[in-house]
Amino acid sequence: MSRRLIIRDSKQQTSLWVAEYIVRRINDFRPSKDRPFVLGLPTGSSPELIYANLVDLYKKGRVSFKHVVTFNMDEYVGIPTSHPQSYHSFMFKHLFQHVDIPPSQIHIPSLENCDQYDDLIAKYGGIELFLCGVGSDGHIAFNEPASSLSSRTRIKTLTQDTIVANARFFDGNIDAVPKSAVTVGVKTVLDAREVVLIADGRGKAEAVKQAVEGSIGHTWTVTALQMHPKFIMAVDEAATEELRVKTVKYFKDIESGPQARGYLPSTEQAIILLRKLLSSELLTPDNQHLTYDGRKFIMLNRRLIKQLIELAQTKNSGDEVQNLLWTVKSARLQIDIEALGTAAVDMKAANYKAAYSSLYTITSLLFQNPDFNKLVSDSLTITRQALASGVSTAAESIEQVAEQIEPPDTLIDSIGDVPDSDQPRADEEAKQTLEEIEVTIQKGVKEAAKDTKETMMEAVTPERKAAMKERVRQAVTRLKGYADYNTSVSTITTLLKSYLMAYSAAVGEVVDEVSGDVTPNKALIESGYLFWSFISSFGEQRQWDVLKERLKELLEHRHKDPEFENIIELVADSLRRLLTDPDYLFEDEDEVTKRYQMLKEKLSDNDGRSLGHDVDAVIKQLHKVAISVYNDRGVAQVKDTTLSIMDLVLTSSGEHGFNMNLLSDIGNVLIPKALESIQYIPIPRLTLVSPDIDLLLEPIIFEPGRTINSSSFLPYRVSVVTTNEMDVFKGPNRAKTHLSSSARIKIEGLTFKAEDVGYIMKVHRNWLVNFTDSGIASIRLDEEGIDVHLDLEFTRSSVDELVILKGVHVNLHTFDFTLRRSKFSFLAWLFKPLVKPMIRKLLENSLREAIEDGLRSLNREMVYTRERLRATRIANPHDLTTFVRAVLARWSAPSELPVVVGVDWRAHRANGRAEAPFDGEYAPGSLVSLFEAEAMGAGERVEEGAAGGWKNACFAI
Ligand SMILES: N[C@@H]1[C@@H](O)[C@H](O)[C@@H](COP(=O)(O)O)O[C@@H]1O
Repeated sequence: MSRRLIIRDSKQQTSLWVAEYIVRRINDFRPSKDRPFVLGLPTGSSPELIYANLVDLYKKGRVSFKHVVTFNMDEYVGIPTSHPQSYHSFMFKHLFQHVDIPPSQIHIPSLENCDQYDDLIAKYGGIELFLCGVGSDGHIAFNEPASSLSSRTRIKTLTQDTIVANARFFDGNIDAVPKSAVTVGVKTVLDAREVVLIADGRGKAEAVKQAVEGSIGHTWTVTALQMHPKFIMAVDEAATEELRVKTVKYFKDIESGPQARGYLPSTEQAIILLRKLLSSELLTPDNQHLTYDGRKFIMLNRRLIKQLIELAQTKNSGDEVQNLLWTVKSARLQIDIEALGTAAVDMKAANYKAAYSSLYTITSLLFQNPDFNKLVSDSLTITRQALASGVSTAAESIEQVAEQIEPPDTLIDSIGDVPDSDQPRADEEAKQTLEEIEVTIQKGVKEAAKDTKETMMEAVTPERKAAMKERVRQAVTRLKGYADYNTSVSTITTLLKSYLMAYSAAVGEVVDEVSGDVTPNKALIESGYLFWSFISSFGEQRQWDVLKERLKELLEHRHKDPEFENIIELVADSLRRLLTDPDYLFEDEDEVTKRYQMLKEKLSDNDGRSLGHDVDAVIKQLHKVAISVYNDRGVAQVKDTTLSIMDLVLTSSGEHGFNMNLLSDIGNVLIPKALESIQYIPIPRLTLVSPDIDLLLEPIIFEPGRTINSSSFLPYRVSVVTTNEMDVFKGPNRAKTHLSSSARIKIEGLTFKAEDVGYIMKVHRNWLVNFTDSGIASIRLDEEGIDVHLDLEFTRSSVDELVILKGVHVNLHTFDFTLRRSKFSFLAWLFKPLVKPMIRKLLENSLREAIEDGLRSLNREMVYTRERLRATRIANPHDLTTFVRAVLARWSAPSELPVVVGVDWRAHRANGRAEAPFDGEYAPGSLVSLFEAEAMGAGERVEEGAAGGWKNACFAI
């Protein structure tokens, strides 16, 4: 479901957009003789340019009308079809005679077919897309003001306004304009599966305003389209002149990119945001209120931001990363359908959600769980080593892994340079190089095992083997506690298999060659492309070129080596078994060795190069690429600055392990400054419910009101008094002590105002007053604002509460509002004194409850963090990263991607009354109803995985 308002600068641009849209819809529909695309069409000056564009697109071969069936919306009565101003003539002149539509598929209403017109449409399965114009009085087709909204095709007498308007087509002769017409009804249009309405010019501005912001009614028949689930209005700038600035801005925002819930800023948007941050007061370079460390901190942060901007500009100017993430996401969804369903163990309920959540689990395991991290990297090293032909048993691999975890420098150094790819290599040379690599690997293994290949098995000391086994076992046992562990392992196996398959397709030139048989997953190949183009902008180009060569060599095996797929299966399978059954590598040693050995023998091909060699060459080269990336100037700068910041932050000037100067700067200067810079808090929908009065406000934008120091929301005074008490009781055997700390916080002068808030108010106090009102309000507090007094107690003994709220008191000094569009405006003198105390009480109560609720969730978060720290046994108050990680762990991805449409707090406390008193109701000017429609549309786009779907206007300033 979606409603869109497309705004373009000129009629030309709007018309082109609409024509392109229709062409896309026809082509996506893939019409056939038996399943034609049914198109509803208008006449008038508005669609002329659209038809010209359609003809143009047809001539360019972009669209065919062979399987399109058309139904026109209206026709004059009383002039012959051959009349130059008949809609017949119009349609042939502007469209039909230029395109390949068979005449039998064209329908135009007439006195003859009028009664059967709707049935005829139904016979074709209904109209797929109805293109509509609109009269300046808001009529659609000839459904003049006061037409029934449930009307169908019929004869209508034209209003004088329409006759006058249409006289321009009859040489200005009003008498020549027919007085009646056959027209489809409003319901006929509403029945179409999609409606696209076009309007241009100042003359249509009022009609557009009614269509978008007005309420549904028969006076402006166009408003009926608000009920349509799929309704697009395409207008030019001039036609928006009567719309509220807010509305125009809103629609422009959501249409400014292929909007969807991908939620990534484009590089351009990110840079703008970073620049804005740079120029914000918070980061003023010479803030004299700060300590020396504080200024240094600001300076370093400024430097970091500038470096990030530069990095984004040089490495990601084409949004490569965002596109990559997006395609990978689509790729995952496809894996779910195409591979996961068949490959995954125990995935009976395989669907989007399962795939998403298990991928989420993997990511969180990978990011948050050191065991898993280590395990995966160990197992990858193991399988990798098992593939290298210099090593033939899993046990040897383990031995090497033990070394690889802390690789001796000599091993890396001894690998030597891989020859430059530019020079054509003679076979002999190639062989020699490969032999060298083999020798090197062997040397490494030998060094590790300190013996020859034959004695290597013996060199794997039982202690080492046992230690390794224990480590893997422990990790797996711990991880098995995770509910999703098995699913995650299946997913990771499938992913790995698919990635390995597509891995070889990462090199641009060969994609086409292999895309047919490597994998059915297009998005995955696309990710390969994108990944390559992004990643290769880092580091040394030369290393990337060599890597490309190596990948090509590896790829050759696809064609020469029938075992290519088997080996990938084997790798993936080993990984899965390793992750689920740590004994696999040890107890099945013989079997594993046999399998690898067999494959190894099969793998050698004619020129003596084995797949194992090539896999290893790729991996070695990747390592070099990684080093060159790490040393990339841009990356190195960012890295250095980050390290300097960390150094500064963690300078232990005290025993706290944290820079205390900085801590006091943050508390005294930076946080207040940040708060001061908040000038608006927008809340799309706020519902306040009490026994006396229910209030719906939407959208409400709080801004600083009249304040004591006329600056921000900041209260003018905050006082905190803490008390520590110690009681000592003398017991029969020993003395007992009880410690308690508490705080009394007084916040005074919290103040705000809010202008132009749409509201619905339901007063149900008692038999005396009982009414509903809606309109637009402005709300103000005086400069004394709101006082909040809190009594808190801190405890260490309670299991589920760390902060106990002993008491809360909220006092709203003076509060005032003005109403517009209210039924009761004229009774303001009576109305205000009646309602004001009720609203005041409502606000005070709501605020108090919000504080109670806030504290409750704060407690929950703190307890959770504490437990998490305890459970992981990594709690260390001096270790900032651990703490941050534990806190971040709570920011789990919601199972449903949410679009926040409102803050409906308190609704459930409505004293046993209806759960949500404003369900399905919207205040005047509500953006929430638009958001909701938009959210559903965005959902569709996410499911479609449309290209560029990650873009989102919410990042635009
Ligand atoms: N019956 C037609 C309508 O279908 C059309 O939408 C309207 C606006 O025409 P124009 O696009 O020329 O402004 O005019 C006529 O009344």
